Amino acid sequence: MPFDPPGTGGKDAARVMPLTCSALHVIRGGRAILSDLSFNLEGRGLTALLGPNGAGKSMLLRVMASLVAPDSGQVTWNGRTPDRSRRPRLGFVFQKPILLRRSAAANIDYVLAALSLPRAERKRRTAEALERAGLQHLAGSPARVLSGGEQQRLALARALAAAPEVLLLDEPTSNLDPASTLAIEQIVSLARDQGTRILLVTHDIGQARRLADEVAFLHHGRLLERGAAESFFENPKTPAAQAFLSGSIVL
Ligand SMILES: Nc1ncnc2c1ncn2[C@@H]1O[C@H](COP(=O)(O)OP(=O)(O)OP(=O)(O)O)[C@@H](O)[C@H]1O
Repeated sequence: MPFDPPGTGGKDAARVMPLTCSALHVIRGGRAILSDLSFNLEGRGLTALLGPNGAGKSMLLRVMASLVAPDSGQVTWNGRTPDRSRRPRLGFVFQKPILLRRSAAANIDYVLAALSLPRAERKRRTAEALERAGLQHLAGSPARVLSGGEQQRLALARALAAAPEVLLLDEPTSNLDPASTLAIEQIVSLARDQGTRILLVTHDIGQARRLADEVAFLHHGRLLERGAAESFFENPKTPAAQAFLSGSIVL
């Protein structure tokens, strides 16, 4: 697959292929984790996926990334089922960064090598990714000695170095202090502005307000609301979303 970094402008919006989930059902232990869930991602911007603990947010991300197969329903990428030969350019950053036991730079180089990029291009892209994450001074350090915030910045830089069309972020700042959270938010904002389509799971309502263009609200494995962020926060339509935003127990 040729390397094709995201750029800016309307032309790029058209390049982002729609990722569509249709009528997903995921059953575990006889219980519906996702229930008749249809959801799509296309165009530009950042969608915050909100909902109480256990709503099914992480499961939805895993199904979208083909890490979990749904019991029924399907995920398509530009109308086709993703397979090995037509892997979508999709990045995933988890709550706890999953890094290789090698240097920070080598962690990034690893994903670029998997894209079959020439060595010189990999070197340039790795330096650029480390700089974007403010980690250039730690390029040669083993990833495991980095602080939690640095590790998460590295995980994000590594995901972005592969120029994903869609970036899935599962509570990327839940273990981080405010300064590290801000650093991650700045990187995420820049990626969004440069055309990466982002789906962010977060329990940090302030973060969702700062970053989201739109909000999707999940409850008991169902998509209850989806709309512009401002109208969701000012005027949530369902009782469950109202309770969630007011900090009440959501039934
Ligand atoms: N492999 C599994 N087997 C059984 N139950 C599972 C499995 N994976 C997830 N679940 C259950 O599915 C529900 C949804 O989990 P999920 O992690 O998607 O929720 P979430 O919305 O991301 O929650 P949180 O905000 O707490 O991270 C939970 O009740 C969880 O216990």
